[in-house]
Amino acid sequence: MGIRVAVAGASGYAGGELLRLIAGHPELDMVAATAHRQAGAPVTAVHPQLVGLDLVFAATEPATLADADLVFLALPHGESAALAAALPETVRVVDLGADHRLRDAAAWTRYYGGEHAGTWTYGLPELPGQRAAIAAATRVANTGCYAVATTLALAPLVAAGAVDPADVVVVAASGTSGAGRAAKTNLLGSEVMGDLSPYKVGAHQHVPEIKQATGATSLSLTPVLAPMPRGILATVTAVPTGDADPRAVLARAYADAPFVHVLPEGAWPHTAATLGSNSCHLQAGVDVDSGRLIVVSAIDNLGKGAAGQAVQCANLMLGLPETMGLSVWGIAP
Ligand SMILES: NC(=O)C1=CN([C@@H]2O[C@H](COP(=O)(O)OP(=O)(O)OC[C@H]3O[C@@H](n4cnc5c(N)ncnc54)[C@H](OP(=O)(O)O)[C@@H]3O)[C@@H](O)[C@H]2O)C=CC1
Ligand SMILES: CC(=O)N[C@@H](CCC(=O)OP(=O)(O)O)C(=O)O
Repeated sequence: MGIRVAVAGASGYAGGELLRLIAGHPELDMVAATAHRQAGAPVTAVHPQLVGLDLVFAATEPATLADADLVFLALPHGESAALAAALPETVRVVDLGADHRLRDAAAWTRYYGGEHAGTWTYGLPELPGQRAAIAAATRVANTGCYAVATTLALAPLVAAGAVDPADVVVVAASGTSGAGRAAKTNLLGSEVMGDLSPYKVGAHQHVPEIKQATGATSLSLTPVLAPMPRGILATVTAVPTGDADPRAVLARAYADAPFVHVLPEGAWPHTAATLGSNSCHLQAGVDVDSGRLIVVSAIDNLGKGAAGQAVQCANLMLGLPETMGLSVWGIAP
């Protein structure tokens, strides 16, 4: 028997991707997969891609999860805190939701509503010092999907003093799985196919998370829903403060990061190249007219944006190689 793990919210999109990664992980053994409305259903009835995984969704109860060494929570916002508090301190927890990401309680209430549950170690290993912090933590708050794509593009430039932190603009397109399995109203194929539409304009919940993670002080984020199941392409622009080469700054920052790839000069990220992987692809340049620095970032929102990132954090928390059970390479076409 390897390390015992459980997934709460396993019937959702992020939960399904976690089950897939755990099933292929050499050291992790699944001891429970829980659901809400789907409790009692076979896993393969909800996730047919997991053919052969002979498990039935249990109800989401602390007693079902408490027996694991590590629990992944892939629940709607506001549902993680009470469940995590009911688990023994000895059980490590990675929360894929937003409940424990922000230090600013007022910002949490403004964007998510309700009372802030507290702040856990932020689950982005590529930030300076964060790999060691995650390895030492028993509770880790996994990143938001737009937040990880944007933060990986921006944080080294702010840290190097290469851009003005008070003038950052992000436009980011996401595949529909980013909204979760429960989202139906505007995601029916007939309405999404052949369409690009902005949403949460001027008030996206990942803005305070990105500011906290990067040190940006003013940031505009416009999300766009794209007619594809997976992937995020974030275009980040900022005003340079000097003549630092943005690509060189990023290449230095991620020289030892196994999942963050600064592409060869002239190659720009494609979401399709990251699908099924835990990778983030980056490229940087300068806008010849405005002089703004441009960084483009691509991830799989269910990979580096959610389940892959959660497994990377779990590997660190469990003392396993950071890359274990995760792919650097995407599937294509
Ligand atoms: N999708 C993505 O790309 C990303 C998602 N996340 C975060 O991960 C979490 C899960 O997201 P996602 O998988 O997309 O969402 P889904 O809507 O696809 O899945 C939600 C899961 O939570 C369960 N659930 C629903 N309501 C409750 C409840 N009241 N109590 C307990 N369980 C409940 C559902 O069970 P059932 O279906 O059986 O009712 C399902 O298993 C969210 O916090 C999300 O913000 C973070 C980054 C990216
Ligand atoms: C397409 C789409 O709707 N995407 C979601 C992303 C949700 C996500 O990343 O999760 P967290 O809220 O846990 O951070 C959104 O924009 O709200």
